[in-house]
Formats: sequence, structure tokens, C-alpha cells
Amino acid sequence: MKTLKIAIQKSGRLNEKSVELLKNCGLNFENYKSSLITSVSNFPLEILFLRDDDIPEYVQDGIADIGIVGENVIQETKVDVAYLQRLGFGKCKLKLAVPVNSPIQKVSDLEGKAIATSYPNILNNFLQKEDIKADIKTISGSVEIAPGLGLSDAIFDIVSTGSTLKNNGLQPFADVVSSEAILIGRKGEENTPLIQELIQRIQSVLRAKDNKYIVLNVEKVNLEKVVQLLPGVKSPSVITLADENWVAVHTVIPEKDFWNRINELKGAGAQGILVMPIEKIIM
Ligand SMILES: Nc1ncnc2c1ncn2[C@@H]1O[C@H](COP(=O)(O)OP(=O)(O)OP(=O)(O)O)[C@@H](O)[C@H]1O
Ligand SMILES: O=P(O)(O)OC[C@H]1O[C@H](OP(=O)(O)OP(=O)(O)O)[C@H](O)[C@@H]1O
Ligand SMILES: [Mg+2]
Repeated sequence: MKTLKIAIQKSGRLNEKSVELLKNCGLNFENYKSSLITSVSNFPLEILFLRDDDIPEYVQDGIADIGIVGENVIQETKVDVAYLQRLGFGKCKLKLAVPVNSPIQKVSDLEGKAIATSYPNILNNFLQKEDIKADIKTISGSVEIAPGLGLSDAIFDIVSTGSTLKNNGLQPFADVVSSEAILIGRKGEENTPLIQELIQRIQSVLRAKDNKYIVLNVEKVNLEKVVQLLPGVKSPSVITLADENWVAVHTVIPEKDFWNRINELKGAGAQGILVMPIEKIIM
């Protein structure tokens, strides 16, 4: 059987989460900082550790079969690849920002101004759509210091918490692109059995991450009220207890409305609520 190749970031913001995701998929491999390629011992897969900028082209050209990279990098490199799975980490936005005292307040104020960025293609597309002519200054990093140094009037860069902008006396005024890490593949070749197997494993890990397993006790008289609050994977399991007036309910609830649900359940008579992480959900 052909060995699959996956390209992930060698070091940086996406490296740790990419490695963790592959390990959570049950893949065994050594992760030495010095090795740029490693084999998985229990799946026909090789992992290539690359600069993130190179990953989209490696996949487009078939050097790697699949890759994990930020959507921002895919858009910037203008490659034609298939999006196989959004991965839910590396979430950030590309924003326009200016010094706090700048007269630039909105996108149209950028006409004729200089904008520093590491994403000239995405910025250029955006400015063309907005019908604005500006001078794009392409730099490879530390974009936030450009206005302070007199290189540009504005910047266009990655923002997550916003603390880098704040620390450099900048404020955002327009969001252009939202990004997260994506599993990409070569167009037309995304349906091979090995890729599909890996996608299924990844989905079972992501599904598990989005949900919690909960166990609670409730008096039988309140059971119906409690069950109505529990959507679950299917219907919840209801298990009898030594005290015949009480039952234990086991189910899965989404992480995102976890605290609201817990309070509603308590209000409906649930007691002794246990909440546990789930490793995988296989559908
Ligand atoms: N502050 C952030 N919060 C969340 N995600 C981020 C943040 N900064 C960057 N990212 C995402 O992580 C990706 C990798 O960021 P990183 O800063 O490690 O890139 P890099 O310095 O270009 O790395 P490389 O050395 O691989 O070229 C970005 O392309 C983006 O998708
Ligand atoms: O909104 P924040 O949470 O402050 O994050 C934004 C910063 O994160 C990224 O840089 P990173 O720290 O990865 O360093 P880099 O410049 O070496 O890529 C990005 O280029 C911003 O500078
Ligand atoms: Mg890079």
C-alpha cells in the first residue's frame, strides 16, 4: 500500500496542535525537533515538518498528499487545493489597524496611504474589491512596528487576542479574513481510502473535543424534565439505582452550551453531576 505523506508546520503556532491532533488519532511517531521527516509506526503515513508558507504548494504539487496549514496562508499563496476538514485551532483574523491617534478611521480613508503587511495578495484583493489604491509595503514579520518606524500609515496583519496591537499603540478598524487551521489535500485525490480513514479519525477526535460525557442522578419524578434538557448523541441512557426512587442518567452534551445546560439540569432536579472528557466519538 502506498505511504501517505502529511505536511505540518515544523515549529510555530500550529506545530503543537497539529502533532497533538495526529497523536490523538492514534498515530505513533517520534517527534524529535531535529528530524524533518518521521514515519508513523502503526499507519502508512510519513510526516513532513515544513515552514507553513511552503505547505500549500507541496500539497498542490503532490509532494505531500495532505497538509495542515492556516487558511490565511492558503489564500495568500493562491494555490488550488481541496479543503478536507476545518480543524478548530489556530483561529485568528486578518485585520487592518492604525495608530490610536490616526486620522484613518475606515477603509476608504486608506486611499493613497502606505500599508505594511506579510499578506500582500490578500490585501491587494481586498483593496481592489473596495476600489482603493494604496501602497502595499511587504515585510515578513514584526508588522506591528511599521507605523511607529514611519514605514507605513496602517498595517494589515494577524490578530488573535489583540494584545500585540495594543502593546504597539494600534487599534483595528476592519476585519478582512477569518482563519483557522485546515486539513488540505490535492484536488481530485482526496477520496483515497487512506485519506478518508484519516479524516474519519480526525472527525471522531474533533467531535469528542466539542462534547462532554455527563452522568447525573435524578429522582424518577423529575426524570422527564431532565431528559427533555438532554439532546445527547441519541437518547440518554437511564440506569436504575439501589434507591428505587432515583435513576442515573448518562449522556453527551455539547461543550459550547455546557454551563447553561448544567444550570438548567440542576434547576430540573439533577444532582451529583459528573462531567468527563471524551476521547473519541465514532459515528
Ligand atoms: N496569534 C495567533 N493566534 C492564533 N493563530 C495564529 C496566531 N498567529 C498566527 N496564527 C496562525 O498560525 C499560523 C502559523 O503562525 P506562525 O506565527 O507560527 O507562522 P510563521 O512564523 O510564518 O511560521 P513558519 O516558521 O512556519 O513560516 C498562521 O499562519 C496563522 O494561521
Ligand atoms: O492578537 P495577538 O494574540 O497578540 O496575536 C497576534 C500576533 O501573533 C502573531 O505573531 P506571533 O506571536 O506568532 O509571532 P511571529 O511574528 O514570530 O509570527 C501575529 O503575527 C501577531 O503579531
Ligand atoms: Mg511562515
